[in-house]
Parts: sequence; C-alpha cells; structure tokens
Amino acid sequence: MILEINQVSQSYDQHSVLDHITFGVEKGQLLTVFGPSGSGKSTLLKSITGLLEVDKGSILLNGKDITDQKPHERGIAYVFQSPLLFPHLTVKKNIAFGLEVKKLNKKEIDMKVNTLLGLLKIEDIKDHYPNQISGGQQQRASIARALAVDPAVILMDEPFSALDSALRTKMGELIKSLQKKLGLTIVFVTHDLNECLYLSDEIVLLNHGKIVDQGATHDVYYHPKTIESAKLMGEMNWIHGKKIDQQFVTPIGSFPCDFPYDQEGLLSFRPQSIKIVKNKDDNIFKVISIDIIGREHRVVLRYDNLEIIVYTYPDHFLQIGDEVSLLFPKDYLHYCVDDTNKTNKLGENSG
Ligand SMILES: Nc1ncnc2c1ncn2[C@@H]1O[C@H](COP(=O)(O)OP(=O)(O)OP(=O)(O)O)[C@@H](O)[C@H]1O
Repeated sequence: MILEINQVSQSYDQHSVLDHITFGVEKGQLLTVFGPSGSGKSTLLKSITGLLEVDKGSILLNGKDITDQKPHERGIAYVFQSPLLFPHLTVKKNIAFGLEVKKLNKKEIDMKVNTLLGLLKIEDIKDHYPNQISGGQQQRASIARALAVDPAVILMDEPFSALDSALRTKMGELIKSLQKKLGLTIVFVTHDLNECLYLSDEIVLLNHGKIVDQGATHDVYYHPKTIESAKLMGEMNWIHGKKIDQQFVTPIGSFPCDFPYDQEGLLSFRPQSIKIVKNKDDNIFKVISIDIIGREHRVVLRYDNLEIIVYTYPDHFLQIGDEVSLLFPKDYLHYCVDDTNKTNKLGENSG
C-alpha cells in the first residue's frame, strides 16, 4: 500500500463529517471516492493533503506517518475543480515552478517541462498566460504542474466538473491513459457515476461521512454489499425470491445461485446487465415505456405486478406494447438478504 488512511474522523464545529474512514491505495492504482453531494469527499481529500488537520486517525504514505506534516512536505500533489495556476506566469513557467523550487538545473527543468507539455498535449499554448487559454487547457496545465514534481500520489477533486460533457470525456480518457503509461497513483473524487465507472480500478463509496462499500469497480457496482450502496450507484432491479435447493426461485423464473442462505432474499441486477429478446415462446414481459437517456434507451417492462428496467441501445424493432423476454447473464446477477422489504412492485423501482 502506498497510501493508508486509518480510522480518520473529521468534524466541523462538532458536526461529524467523516467517521472512522479506513482504506488503502496501491501504487499505480486509480481509486475513486464516490458519493453524493455533502457525503464528505472533499473533506477527505483535504485531510489527506494536510489542508485540514484530522481530528482522529492517521495517514501513512509509503509506511511513514504523515498525519502531522504540512501539505508541502507530504509528497502529495492535488488538482482541484478550479485550475491552480499563477496568473502572472506562462503555462511553461507554471509547470516549471515546482522544479525551480526544488532547484533542478535549467536543462533538467526544460526537459521535464517539454515532456509534460507533450503528454498533456499543450505544446501550442506553452507561452500563453492562464487568462489566454480555455478552461480545459488550464486544467491540462494544472495537471502537468502537479505531475512535474513526481508526487507519490495525486489527489484530484472533481477536476473536470466545470467542463462540458464532451471535453470531460476527453479529459477522462487523457487521465486514464497517463495513469497507465506513467504508473500514477491517483485518488479521484467525483459524483459523476459514468466518470467513476470509467476511471476507477477501485471505488470507495461514501455516504454521510461513512464508507458504505469499497472494492474493485465491478464488484462494488454489480455486487454491492448493501441495498444502500447499490442505490447510491444508480438504478437497480430487485426481485423478491427464495432459494430452494441450488436455485433462486422468483416470479419471473429460477436462477442457479450460490446465495449462502436457504431463505427469502432479493435477486438484483443493473438495467444494462440484461438483454431484451423477441420472437421466443416465453415472452412474458410487456414493454410499457421507452425513453431516451443519453446514448441509451430506458425501457420499462411489466410482468404481472413486477416492473423491470432495462437500458438498451436504440432498437427500432422495439415498440411500446410489444411482448418480449429477457436474457440474464450469470456474472451480473446478485443475491442479497432483503433488509428493507424492497421489491419491484409497481412504482417502487429503485434509483
Ligand atoms: N468549512 C466547513 N465548515 C463547516 N462545514 C463544512 C465545511 N466544509 C464542508 N462542510 C460540511 O461538511 C459536509 C461534507 O462536505 P464536503 O464538501 O466534504 O462534501 P462533498 O462530498 O465533497 O460534497 P460535494 O460533492 O457537494 O462537493 C457537508 O455537510 C458540508 O456542508
């Protein structure tokens, strides 16, 4: 583990904002802290940078306790939503700044700055001042500035949230490719689900200052630990059923499952995990609505008093009123104990 956060708690005016947060980040990993607004994501990042003194707990970098170190002593760089650039320095000088403080010689500085200008694709604006370049270019320059000093870890707090969605996607691609190419260790904060799923190797899911789930992206998203954590990451279908022998028996069919309890529970799956098929003998679902959501269509299906949501790519042969059936890929089905009496009765689908 390159970075370890141990039992960190934080409060503002005795109002608890982080409650015993513990997680680790491996070298070369991109870990996303994901959670709704106000869940404590920025406070957590500020605690790691040292901009906030932690009330309780400790922070270790490469095994060394840095909890009481000043921000500039930590070897951690950060990139915030608003680009951090000196307005009186050109892009090139901004990137060189940290290297000059470190007293590297001019040749080394020039080499490093030129490499970063190339990696961040900002060579053409190297002699511009921050007020002469776009928001996206400013953020690229800020990232180059953060990378210049070879930080052990880079923290990014919603760095692309001020950019339009096309540019945001491009910046995400750039970060992911840089992270893989240079083996960067990044802790990234976002409340954008697509950004989180696209970028993360690991996710720490925060809600009300507590970690409610953590682990590899696929596991946290498709096999959430709790119903609360499932709901924080978008829509999910829930079907009540019971495990009998090795099968999970539900009103829409039986599924082979390794759910450890022979009892009632919930089968759950994300709307994009299942596939709509037609022209089969067992068409039991009726298409109730089809809505465009971004690149996908959100299709609501009904069987008896159950409603199922499916995200699908535009399908010109699918109409409201059609009867269809569903394919359920095993790896994307999840079973859990029903601790909320949550079912897919009409009007109750989660989101
Ligand atoms: N300086 C402060 N003084 C008092 N309360 C604060 C301060 N900063 C944040 N808070 C409170 O702490 C809680 C967590 O805030 P924080 O900014 O860490 O959340 P967040 O998950 O980053 O939210 P967002 O996604 O909206 O940026 C919120 O209830 C917020 O109002």
